[in-house]
Amino acid sequence: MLTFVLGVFLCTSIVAYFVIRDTVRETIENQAVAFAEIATVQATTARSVYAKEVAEKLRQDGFGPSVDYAHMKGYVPIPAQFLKMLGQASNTNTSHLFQYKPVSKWNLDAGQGLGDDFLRWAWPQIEQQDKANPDGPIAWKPIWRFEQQQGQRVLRYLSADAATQPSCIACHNAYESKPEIVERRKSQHIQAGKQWHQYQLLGAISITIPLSKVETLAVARVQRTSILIFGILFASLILAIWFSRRLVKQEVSLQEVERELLRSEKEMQDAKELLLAKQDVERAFSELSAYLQAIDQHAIVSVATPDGRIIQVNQKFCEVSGYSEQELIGQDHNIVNSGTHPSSFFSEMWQTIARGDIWSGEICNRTKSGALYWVDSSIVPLKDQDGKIVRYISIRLDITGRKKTELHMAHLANHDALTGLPNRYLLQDRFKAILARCRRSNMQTAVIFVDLDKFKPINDTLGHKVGDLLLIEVSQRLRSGIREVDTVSRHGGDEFIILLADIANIEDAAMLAQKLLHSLIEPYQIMGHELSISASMGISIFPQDGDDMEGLLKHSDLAMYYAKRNGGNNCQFYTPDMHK
Ligand SMILES: Nc1nc2c(ncn2[C@@H]2O[C@H](COP(=O)(O)OP(=O)(O)OP(=O)(O)O)[C@@H](O)[C@H]2O)c(=O)[nH]1
Repeated sequence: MLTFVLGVFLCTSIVAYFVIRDTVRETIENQAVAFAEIATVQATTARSVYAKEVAEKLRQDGFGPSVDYAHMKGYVPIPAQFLKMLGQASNTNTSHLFQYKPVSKWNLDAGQGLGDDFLRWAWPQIEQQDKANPDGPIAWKPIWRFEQQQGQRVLRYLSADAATQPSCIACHNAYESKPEIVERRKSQHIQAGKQWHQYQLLGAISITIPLSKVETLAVARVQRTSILIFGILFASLILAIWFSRRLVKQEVSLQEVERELLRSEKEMQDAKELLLAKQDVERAFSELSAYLQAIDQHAIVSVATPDGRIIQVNQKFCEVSGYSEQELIGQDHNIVNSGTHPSSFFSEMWQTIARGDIWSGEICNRTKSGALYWVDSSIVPLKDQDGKIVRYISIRLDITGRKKTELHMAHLANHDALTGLPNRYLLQDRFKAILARCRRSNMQTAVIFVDLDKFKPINDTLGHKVGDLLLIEVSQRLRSGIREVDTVSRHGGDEFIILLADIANIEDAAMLAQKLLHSLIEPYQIMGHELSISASMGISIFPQDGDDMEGLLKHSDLAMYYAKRNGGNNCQFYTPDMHK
């Protein structure tokens, strides 16, 4: 950049120098031309004054101008000679500042003819102007050029000298008519006998002004001035560059300060954000710690390997399960398996967590002492960066209390409040399950409708409470008289339904009914009373006596009615003719 600026400055300086130098030269040339014009006017004016004030005065006094004035007392040079003398004197007196002399192509003096190239070149151009107006004044234009003379530059200037004064014309014409002049001209092959008219070209004044000295002085001055100016400009430029560099440096340092400020501001902003983030993290960590503490206090937490081996348990796990931490670590969760859930339950759970999903559900576990407890579990698979499961985190809430309540509520909904036997709703479910199984396996099912005989009098005589206790006792005897897979439910009042699943033949049902009749008829000790009661039973068999619950109940009821009509304490199988 600096080199470029200096280069431009140098080129501009050189061009400026030559422009100034040429301008000065041109000015000098113009001045020289103007001076030549002035010198011409001065010379011709001096000649006119001389002709009028000197030559004419002497003529009036009886003397006058004469070419031979040197040998004639009282005579002076003619105006043309005066002009020539004036030129010669000027040349000497002005130390060759300029030279001028009258010239013409008719002049017989060798020094005043067309003696060099310039005069021979310029004279025809002056002569050409002479033809512009043969009878009147002519606006003469000088002819000039610059040329080299002996190694010096000079202005050559030629200005027309027209015939203005009649006395001059008369004198010149008379001079030309002289025989010796005619003779001289002929000998020199110059036109003789020329006669001049007013306004016509009489001769010319040649002026030579040397320029070299002035030009040398001017160029030297220009050089000095240029050097001074260029020095000042160069110094200014260097100063400007120095200042601009300093400014640039200052600007750069300002920019650096600005950048530094921005950086500091950003760092402060970052630090602020970091602080806020740290505060957020601390707050989140604090909240998380609180959550973890809360979870740890209230939840049963364990961590297991992908193959289900326990590697970490919390205190709550130990408290609820009854196992110590040492007993649990290294085991799998089968250690608390209660056997309540089918194997499909755990298969589904393992499938879910093995594919990376969270499994949630309620599990019934067993403590070390054998008690059941319910937990609401969520098992979260923990994955590494590659998505591979590395841990299972189990969080369980002990819901045994709620579960017991739910089970109790469910029990109440499905059991008779007085006897605890399944009620109609549960019987309905059992019916559906057993009938479906029997249909699949072509097995038979027996439905025994039981109605106590003469229960109302007990109620009426001993009170409702005794009646209730008797109903409870009857329920227990019926319950204890059947298999685990069979169902006895209270149908209402003193009526019971017994559902015998999968009987091999109807005799089995008959035998069981007889056994129950004998059981029921045994005396009861209730509130200090020994009571006796019997029952009437009707039996219907699936599938021959009915295809569904309604049909089977209806037909067993009808058969029971027949048993009751038969005196009670007996059992009747349903037969279609009972409808008659
Ligand atoms: N204590 C008590 N009595 C009930 C209950 N539910 C119904 N009963 C009574 O049981 C009796 C049943 O009536 P029935 O079966 O007609 O009377 P029964 O004397 O057994 O008549 P038979 O069956 O023809 O022998 C009614 O008196 C009901 O009030 C109950 O929950 N508790």
